[in-house]
Amino acid sequence: MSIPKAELHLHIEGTLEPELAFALAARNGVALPYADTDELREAYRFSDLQSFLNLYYGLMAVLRTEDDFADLTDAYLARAAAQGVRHAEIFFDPQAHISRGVGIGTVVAGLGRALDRSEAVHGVSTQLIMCFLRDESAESAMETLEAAKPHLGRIVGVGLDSAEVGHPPAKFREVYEAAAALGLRRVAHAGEEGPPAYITEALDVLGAERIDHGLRCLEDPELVARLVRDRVPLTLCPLSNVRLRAVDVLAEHPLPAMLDAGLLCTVNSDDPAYFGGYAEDNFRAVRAALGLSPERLRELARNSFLAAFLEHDEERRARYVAEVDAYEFP
Ligand code: HPA
Ligand SMILES: [Zn+2]
Repeated sequence: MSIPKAELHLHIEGTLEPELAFALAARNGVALPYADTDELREAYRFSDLQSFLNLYYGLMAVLRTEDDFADLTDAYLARAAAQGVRHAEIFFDPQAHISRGVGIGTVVAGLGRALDRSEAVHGVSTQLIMCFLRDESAESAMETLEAAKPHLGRIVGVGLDSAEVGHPPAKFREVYEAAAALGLRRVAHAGEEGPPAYITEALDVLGAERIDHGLRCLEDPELVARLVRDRVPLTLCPLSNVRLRAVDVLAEHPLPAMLDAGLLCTVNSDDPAYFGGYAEDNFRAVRAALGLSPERLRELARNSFLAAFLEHDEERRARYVAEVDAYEFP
């Protein structure tokens, strides 16, 4: 049995496994530029974030109907549950679908169908966070928020993802203000490839409550002190960082230094179909490569529930934390 944990940094489109991609391609009559799943897997050699994003957006061509999004999400939840995930806050990229003629209503209805039965079927509670693509315009982000308005009953917050460098958080000041006014929670990718100043800007200008990745905060001691003082959660993704070359090898990942500095770190899978592992795979990999003690792993699992957007159900949070504290490592 795996330690109970929350997954707070997970792009649902990044859970599209090659087998499902080919099945959906056949179902929808979409031609893929790969002969088979082996050839597709061969393409999973990334040199940086952009080289991954090119494939990630390309493969989304197979996601067309409500059923496709429901099947994708069901498959993720089954895998997550098997890896000890008790609560998942799931990102999706509406613009990447709207631009292909798939409306946000179709996407949210499909995702929602799987999420509605998740607790009963998989024992996983869920929330949905819509991300803006930062390499698209601020106007496009605002239009996307507008398009999401009929669906806000299903969406707990907004995030910011895609190509980071050259697209600082401040570009999205207005749309984050509008999201806050609608009562949405705010998170943002920052400091994955971009500089620590982007993390500071995400906090100051966007009002981000969690920082996705945040890896490069260590380059700015004042920022680290602030993140520690304000208990700002960081949603780290160790296997992603290796695959996208943010760190050379897992043994050199700064997670132990970040924990030692007192940062509120969590461990997540980001795009598990592409990066070689789901939530517990990431926990096991950092345990093996970085020699983290069981108590450090317990701290990471506990942090994941402390950082979750569970303010509406503190009883549930307390129950999850109690499960972490009671967990016995094999
Ligand atoms: O790791 C990521 N970084 C930025 N954008 C993304 N979109 C999917 N995964 C990622
Ligand atoms: Zn991400």
